[in-house]
Amino acid sequence: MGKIYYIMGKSASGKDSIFKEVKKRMPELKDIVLYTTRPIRENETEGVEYHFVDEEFLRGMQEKKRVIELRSYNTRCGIWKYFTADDGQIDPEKFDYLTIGTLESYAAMKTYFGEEQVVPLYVEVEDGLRLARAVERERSQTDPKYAEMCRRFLADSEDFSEENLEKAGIKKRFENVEFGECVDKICRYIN
Ligand SMILES: Nc1ncnc2c1ncn2[C@@H]1O[C@H](COP(=O)(O)OP(=O)(O)OP(=O)(O)O)[C@@H](O)[C@H]1O
Repeated sequence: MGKIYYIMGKSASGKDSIFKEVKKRMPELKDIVLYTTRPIRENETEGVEYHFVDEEFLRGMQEKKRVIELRSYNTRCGIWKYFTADDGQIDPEKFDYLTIGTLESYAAMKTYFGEEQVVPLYVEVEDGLRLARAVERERSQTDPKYAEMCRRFLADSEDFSEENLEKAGIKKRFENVEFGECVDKICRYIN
């Protein structure tokens, strides 16, 4: 039986970097490509970053009860939805998967696939260090969005409160101070 390894953590805790490095070391782990109703960006490819779909497609999937979890974001460009769908790409009986999500989507995945099939990989970084990394990352952008960065930093302390972590059943934590060490620990845990 396979597992769905589910990376979670606050903003700038290193989820994306860890995801890429673990995938490099364990290429047998499959991706779960999410769906989004946001328009495709120039440097993106359909089916790689996301499946880019419209509201009608989403409604169809909802009618067929294929939507496992959905998040809506009220952006300046309208409401964008991101969702995981049971479209046949996920077969945890046969394969192992690695993906990134939120505490809410993790809970929904557990409800859908069963608690024993979804394994949480919670990544943690001390707040001061994490904020410094977030600022550094933002500063390297051509158009840094510091206000948005601060909003996410504050929202995260509520979203990932100790109470919510406990409710979600997160016990094990992977500290991401030294990157290679953290990835080593995660790979050993998966194996
Ligand atoms: N162990 C580490 N040491 C130093 N820098 C790190 C480490 N891990 C990640 N970083 C850096 O911290 C920044 C945040 O990492 P990353 O983008 O992977 O986080 P994330 O959790 O995916 O963030 P978000 O949820 O905000 O997209 C990046 O610039 C990354 O290069």
